[in-house]
Amino acid sequence: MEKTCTVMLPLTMNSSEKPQTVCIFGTGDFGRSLGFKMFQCGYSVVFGSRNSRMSSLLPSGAEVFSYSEAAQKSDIIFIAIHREHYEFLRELTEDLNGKILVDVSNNPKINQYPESNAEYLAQLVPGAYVVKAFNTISAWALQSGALDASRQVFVCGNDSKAKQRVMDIVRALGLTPLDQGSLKAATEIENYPLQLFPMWRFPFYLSAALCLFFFIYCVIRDVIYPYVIENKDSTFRMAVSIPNSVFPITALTLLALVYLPGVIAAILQLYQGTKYRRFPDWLDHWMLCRKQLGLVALGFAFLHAIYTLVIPIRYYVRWRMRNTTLTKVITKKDDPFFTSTAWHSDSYLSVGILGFFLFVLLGITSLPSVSNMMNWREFRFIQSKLGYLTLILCTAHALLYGGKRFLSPSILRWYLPSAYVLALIIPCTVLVIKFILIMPCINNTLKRIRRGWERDSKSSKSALNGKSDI
Ligand SMILES: Cc1cc2nc3c(=O)[nH]c(=O)nc-3n(C[C@H](O)[C@H](O)[C@H](O)COP(=O)(O)OP(=O)(O)OC[C@H]3O[C@@H](n4cnc5c(N)ncnc54)[C@H](O)[C@@H]3O)c2cc1C
Ligand SMILES: NC(=O)C1=CN([C@@H]2O[C@H](COP(=O)(O)OP(=O)(O)OC[C@H]3O[C@@H](n4cnc5c(N)ncnc54)[C@H](OP(=O)(O)O)[C@@H]3O)[C@@H](O)[C@H]2O)C=CC1
Ligand code: HEM
Ligand SMILES: [Fe+3]
Repeated sequence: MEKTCTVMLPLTMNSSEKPQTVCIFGTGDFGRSLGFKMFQCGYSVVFGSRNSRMSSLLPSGAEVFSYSEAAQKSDIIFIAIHREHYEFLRELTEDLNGKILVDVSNNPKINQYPESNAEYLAQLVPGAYVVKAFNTISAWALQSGALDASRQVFVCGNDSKAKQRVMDIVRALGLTPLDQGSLKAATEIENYPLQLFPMWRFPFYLSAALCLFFFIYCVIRDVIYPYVIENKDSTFRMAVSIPNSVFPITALTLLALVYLPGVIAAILQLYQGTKYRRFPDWLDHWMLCRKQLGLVALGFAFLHAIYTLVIPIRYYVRWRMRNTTLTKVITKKDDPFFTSTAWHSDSYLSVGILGFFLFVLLGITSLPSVSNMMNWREFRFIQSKLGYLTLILCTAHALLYGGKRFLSPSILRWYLPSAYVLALIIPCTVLVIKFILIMPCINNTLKRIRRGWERDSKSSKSALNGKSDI
């Protein structure tokens, strides 16, 4: 990263106070960016380098020394060097004794070494206080003000005073420190920037599996069946018709799966009679992925809306309309208007559009900039109450679309019902269970459990008995 020398005035330097001196080992990308930022925030910066000449790439007020000289200038040293080159620090153990060493390093791969880089540094320089920090902030974000990047800096270390000093610096740079505990947490902190969308993995694989299953199901029903039975080539359906079944079905199933863990959790709490027993791991994990599941579902709903827009301009649809009209003209048959059919068509479309609108609203409120403007109750109202309304509308849309044909045996092909019939199983199950759960007698027990009441514990009863009559 090229950075020409810019003369910057420290922002927080108080003329009466001597600026605190910090030392940075390494004049690479990260060392330079950190140096610029610290200098700007009022620190006096010295660099340790293999080449102790001043360079125009460094902040103009900084000084450059050899590693051992630089170490003596400050009691806090940022090690902006890759782990593979740490070995030379062993020779500096005397200079580094009693100093705070901040390990900012990352590795190219997860769990690349048996111990974390910070623990390795602590082994190399046993007399120093090692603190892990800054590894999740990129050199670029440090320099560009981190407005569009994360401001969180995870910090861990065994010495609480050393950790506190580093956290103060983090704050002074306009970033947010998050104390993660002892140096044992360093492995997790180092793995963090290497993870590829961890919360999105489950929703991604699940939606891919659902799409594949329903695609094959629809191909069997809509392409292979007509070919075998009538020798009709319907392969063109794989371009628009089938995706326009698969995508909304996936969207509806994923939406139902966002609300299913909540009802499972409620059933577990009712069954166990307490909220203090841990949920199984799979349920915890599922609950944590709900936002991502919901947003993937929204993506599929968008695809459905776009595919629906092109229905009238499809060649097959225009051909069918022309053909029907011609047949009516030739056979001189009238085409009566059925109000019930118009109602059916308009109602399922209208319910779909309203469902889509609320779906988008859920998506908008999950943007941090929007959710930060809401209090907890407003957020829960939209995500939970309006979320269920979205599920009701989308389920009603698919049910109304099926209409009278819904469970008629004539739609079975090789005993297989239409795909949307299968797609309705999970949403309807969730809605029925939720309906049972909100019955006053069950809901009241659930509310008490969530306030801390336990069915089997006398102590908790007496604790709550102060104001209730359990
Ligand atoms: C497009 C879209 C975007 C989404 N964005 C987000 C998002 O940004 N953030 C997000 O979190 N979710 C998001 N979701 C997921 C979903 O809307 C929320 O998780 C929603 O709150 C789930 O509602 P719920 O009623 O099922 O669950 P909750 O209200 O969370 O309740 C679930 C279960 O948690 C337990 N519980 C609830 N309250 C308590 C309590 N006080 N004490 C003990 N246990 C309790 C109960 O067992 C309950 O049954 C999104 C969904 C969609 C479709
Ligand atoms: N770049 C980034 O965005 C981020 C980097 N980090 C971490 O910061 C550390 C530095 O990264 P970065 O600045 O990008 O890397 P660079 O390769 O740009 O810089 C590393 C610096 O280490 C010094 N060094 C000391 N000994 C050696 C040696 N034997 N061989 C080579 N270099 C040596 C060099 O400084 P000199 O020539 O002055 O001796 C060199 O400039 C790494 O641990 C990295 O994981 C963490 C978060 C983000
Ligand atoms: C802009 C809003 C929407 C419109 C205009 C719309 C329109 C339609 C239309 C025209 C069909 C029939 C498709 C066909 O004939 O093949 C359909 C089917 C369907 N829609 Fe929607 N829809 C909307 C939103 C949604 C949403 C938000 C969901 C659920 C998440 C959804 C779920 C379904 C399902 C499951 C089917 C049945 C698919 C099949 O098996 O063919 N729709 N919709
Ligand atoms: Fe996950």
